[in-house]
Amino acid sequence: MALVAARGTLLRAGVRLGTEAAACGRNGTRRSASHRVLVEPDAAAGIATIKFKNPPVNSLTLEFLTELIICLEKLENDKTFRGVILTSNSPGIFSAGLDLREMCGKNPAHYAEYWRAVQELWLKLYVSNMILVAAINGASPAGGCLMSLSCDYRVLADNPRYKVGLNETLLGIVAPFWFRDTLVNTIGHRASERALQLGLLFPPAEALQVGMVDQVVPEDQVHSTALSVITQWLAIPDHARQLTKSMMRKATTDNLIKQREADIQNFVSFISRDSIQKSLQMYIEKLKQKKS
Ligand SMILES: CCCCCCCC/C=C\C/C=C/C(=O)SCCNC(=O)CCNC(=O)[C@H](O)C(C)(C)COP(=O)(O)OP(=O)(O)OC[C@H]1O[C@@H](n2cnc3c(N)ncnc32)[C@H](O)[C@@H]1OP(=O)(O)O
Repeated sequence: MALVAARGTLLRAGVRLGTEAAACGRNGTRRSASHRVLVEPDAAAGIATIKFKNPPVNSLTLEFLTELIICLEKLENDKTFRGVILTSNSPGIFSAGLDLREMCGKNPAHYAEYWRAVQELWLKLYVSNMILVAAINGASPAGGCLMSLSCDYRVLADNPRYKVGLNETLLGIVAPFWFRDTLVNTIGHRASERALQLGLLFPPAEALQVGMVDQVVPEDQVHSTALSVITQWLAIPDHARQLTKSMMRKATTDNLIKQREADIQNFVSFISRDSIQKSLQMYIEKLKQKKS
């Protein structure tokens, strides 16, 4: 069902399914037919590396979200792969989070389609049967941070510019309840309350201290560390690990699933407000001015 909806979006976006599907092939060579998601499969190891490639900042546009969702679904259904590393093809930026332009100046139907895709990506990541490790090789605010929080383990490159956190309040918007729940499940209630209200973006040492990430390593060791973590996790029998993961996380995803349509309606009416549109436009303007 979700795959069908996502494919509908891709077709509307003009992406050819035949070539996109090839991006998740498993014969050990890099397939890059998908525009925005590179997959490097290592079938012998049972591991695939997904590299985000949506310049300039890997923001989660509808097309990028859709390609990611389809890619994850294909890997999930291919029993060859038991572990996935998520990383950026452009070191320096892991992901700038939700694409601000998808949430600005569009119509309610677009906002609804966009939000459904954001929900879908989170659902795919949070209760994936695969072992997911985020190799965070760049800045990762808001939706970018959510992707890594949805993994099983996070390795962050030790660079003070690579901040992670849910900074929504700084944009004048509110992290939805399932972003909050994902954070609370990771760092606990009190730390989340402070981080969410203040929109904190944590540099590596603080991110490690508060538990937003599991390890901070030199930049050139992020991928190798992620690989060695995944190798350790692969030693655990899948059925036992998967049932345990489900036991820990399913209540959180069920909570969204049971009110998914209401959550979409909330998002559409919230994001359509004039005051919210103005805040987002001002934020985009601020990003532009930072450059000049
Ligand atoms: C009552 C309850 C109701 C509930 C309703 C729920 C509503 C909640 C809604 C949404 C949740 C939102 C989640 C999000 O993820 S919002 C996005 C948050 N992201 C950010 O704040 C990141 C902003 N970007 C940056 O900080 C920086 O760009 C950077 C650190 C990622 C990279 O810095 P740098 O390398 O210096 O690049 P530039 O800043 O120069 O940017 C280049 C280029 O990219 C554009 N850009 C940056 N971020 C985004 C983005 N998120 N979306 C779209 N475009 C982005 C930037 O504007 C520049 O563009 P250009 O000027 O045209 O070149």
